[in-house]
Amino acid sequence: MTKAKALVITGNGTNCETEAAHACKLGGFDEARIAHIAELLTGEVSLDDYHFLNLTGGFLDGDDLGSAKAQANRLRYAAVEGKEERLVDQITRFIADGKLILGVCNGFQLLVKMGMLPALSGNYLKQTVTLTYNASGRFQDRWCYLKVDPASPSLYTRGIEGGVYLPVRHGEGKFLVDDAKTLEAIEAKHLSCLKYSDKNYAAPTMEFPENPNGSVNAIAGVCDETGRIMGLMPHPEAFVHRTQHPRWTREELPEEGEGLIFFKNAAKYVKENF
Ligand SMILES: NC(=O)CC[C@H](N)C(=O)O
Repeated sequence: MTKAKALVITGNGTNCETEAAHACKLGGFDEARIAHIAELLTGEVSLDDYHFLNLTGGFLDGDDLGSAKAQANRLRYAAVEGKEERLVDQITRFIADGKLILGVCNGFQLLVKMGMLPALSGNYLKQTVTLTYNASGRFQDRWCYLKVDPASPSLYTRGIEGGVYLPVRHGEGKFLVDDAKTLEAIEAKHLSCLKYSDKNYAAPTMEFPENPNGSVNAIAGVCDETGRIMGLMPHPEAFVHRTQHPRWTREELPEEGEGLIFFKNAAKYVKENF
């Protein structure tokens, strides 16, 4: 059987790479390599050797120019040393090869600013949505209830009943679209796979603090039409064990944290398809 291999990119200000790699291993990946972005740009590490790309949270370039904006330009335009290609060519090949990308928080901001999400009609290099300053004007660090759309093509949320409870920690998490048509298409195709909701996962909400940032239609996470590329503001890698839950000493909880399913689903998909 193929060895399921995950790659986690670090450098320029990411701060969740260790947790993301740990979550990949716990979820069933045989290997989870943390690579500095410079290793990709010098050609020492190639995306071609991996199945699952993790773009993690942090403060890329200190959020200068807007969160993840500078890194989005770097990934789109930088050449790979000694090769006749740019890094973005490796990324688009990675997608065409049927592989998986998960962007969490700063990684989600990076994917949307590169144009890789929601990638309507398979156009992975056209930005149509953004993530900007929270409506509160402040950094939000809290736990949120996230309703899952069971009709979404996202492979990461498969098997989740109702929703998941995960932490958010961001200053720029408000999801916005360029025009009404984009939002219509996202909703019609069920790409808005995660929405901030009440604690019973009954309905999406625009109420603060359940919706921590004022995202349009309460959108917390989106995927592309293949379901293999997903980005979300909450951190699934930060809840893989019950002791990470804010009330773990007072509530009866299962051993496994609710975020692990994202990584288990990714590993399962890789093992079944490669
Ligand atoms: N936790 C994160 O990845 C934060 C992302 C970004 N720096 C923000 O504050 O919005």
